[in-house]
Amino acid sequence: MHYQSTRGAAPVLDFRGVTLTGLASDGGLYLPRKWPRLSAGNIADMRGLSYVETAERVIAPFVGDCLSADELRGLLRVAYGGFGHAAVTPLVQLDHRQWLLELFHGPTLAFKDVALQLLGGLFERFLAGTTQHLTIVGATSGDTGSAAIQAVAGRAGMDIFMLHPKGRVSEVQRRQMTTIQAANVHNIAVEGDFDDCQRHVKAMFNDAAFNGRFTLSAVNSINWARLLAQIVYYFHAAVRLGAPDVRVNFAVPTGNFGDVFAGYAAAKMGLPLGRLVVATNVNDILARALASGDYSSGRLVPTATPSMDIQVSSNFERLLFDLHGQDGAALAAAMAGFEATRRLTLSAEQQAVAAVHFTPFRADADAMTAAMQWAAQEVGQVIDPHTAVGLAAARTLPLDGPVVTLATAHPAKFPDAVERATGHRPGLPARCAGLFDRVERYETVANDQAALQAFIAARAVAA
Ligand SMILES: Cc1ncc(COP(=O)(O)O)c(C=O)c1O
Ligand SMILES: N[C@@H](CCOP(=O)(O)O)C(=O)O
Repeated sequence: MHYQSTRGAAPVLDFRGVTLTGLASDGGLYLPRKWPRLSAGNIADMRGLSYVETAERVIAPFVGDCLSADELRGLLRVAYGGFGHAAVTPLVQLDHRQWLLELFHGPTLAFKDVALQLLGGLFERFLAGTTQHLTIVGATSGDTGSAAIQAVAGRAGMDIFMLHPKGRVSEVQRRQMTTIQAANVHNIAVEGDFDDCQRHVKAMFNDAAFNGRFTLSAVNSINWARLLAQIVYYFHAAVRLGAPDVRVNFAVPTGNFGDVFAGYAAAKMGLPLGRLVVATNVNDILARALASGDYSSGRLVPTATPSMDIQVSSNFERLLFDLHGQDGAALAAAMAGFEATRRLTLSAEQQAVAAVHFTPFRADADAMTAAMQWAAQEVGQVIDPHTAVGLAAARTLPLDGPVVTLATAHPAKFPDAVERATGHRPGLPARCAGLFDRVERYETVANDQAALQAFIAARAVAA
């Protein structure tokens, strides 16, 4: 299996290479050169499989000869063995046509654990027997940071530098990052917003001198392995609801377009799906792009769904690659235009191609609150505000067939917003006990590329 950059000019890599690399050297994102396909028979054969067994079948075609079947199975068992629910990602029925797919049973209570628990193991496996030392740089609006830190804390051969926007993550999210005392964890509170953090991280990858001094690696969804792990739960949930004979719709709370791109990847692998609903909050660049072709980023508005307060969505480039006929040079020119003007227009033809799979939806604060209230009052489910953005779409849009809303975070990660909407203050599960008693450790750094790079360079291990 080989991976190519969306901008066409970076070296082609195998699975090991693509896992250890962040952004491609031409500024693009890696994608499989050829998508593996599963037949309807292969998908029907997944009925009754456990999560780990499903993951083996979905992931194996992507790893080539970089891992043996036994190694992959071992990594998957370790990654999901610590989840707080035996089903790993249980489906909860809400009414005759709606389900929640609970993705928050991992150690940090968000869907990011599903991918990052595996990625931590992959890093360790691919570094074993080498002298390489990874300098992982990441940007987070709260959930990626906590899940990534949890996944790599204390592992040999790697340091993690995680940038979060100061004062813009929930207290639970911040403490999940800053109370980890492992020496290889470096938390940086940036005096800016998430888009600033993400821009700085991408600039570090694009700075050849800086990148050359360290072995930079990524835990954000620019890393292909992140998305690969997320494809699994689309298969697992759809099969439980009747796929390949039934077309299941998925409503996906969206920010960086990673989670919903994993659903699109499942469709490219042959999973018959209904609609993939791209549900955004009022920071709605993605909903606008898909509804009217207007991919232009405006001013970021802080909301009760801070993890989705994003204006420049990394993984949209992976879809744009297909919308540009997989022409890397054409996409590189389009992205250069976007980076200069913060504006890109999709043609009518490109919009039509995207519309084959995606339905856009924008939920404002009232719609999000109404969804949380409906879930609490009508079906006795307390949900987090991000999940509520997805559920608002699931309840509003005319969708044929079963609808699964991805429950991307545990409500206890955002207790204030949940309490405001429902009057109920969710408590943390027992496995998170003590979070509020531990000492926090982080440094505040200016919203400045040079200052951030100097901070990291002073602490990172040279290549
Ligand atoms: C709780 C939660 N829901 C939804 C999202 C959006 O997911 P994505 O960025 O993959 O679109 C995020 C952040 O990524 C998140 O943390
Ligand atoms: N919402 C995210 C933002 C980063 O997204 P990623 O999926 O690219 O890592 C977060 O929680 O940090």
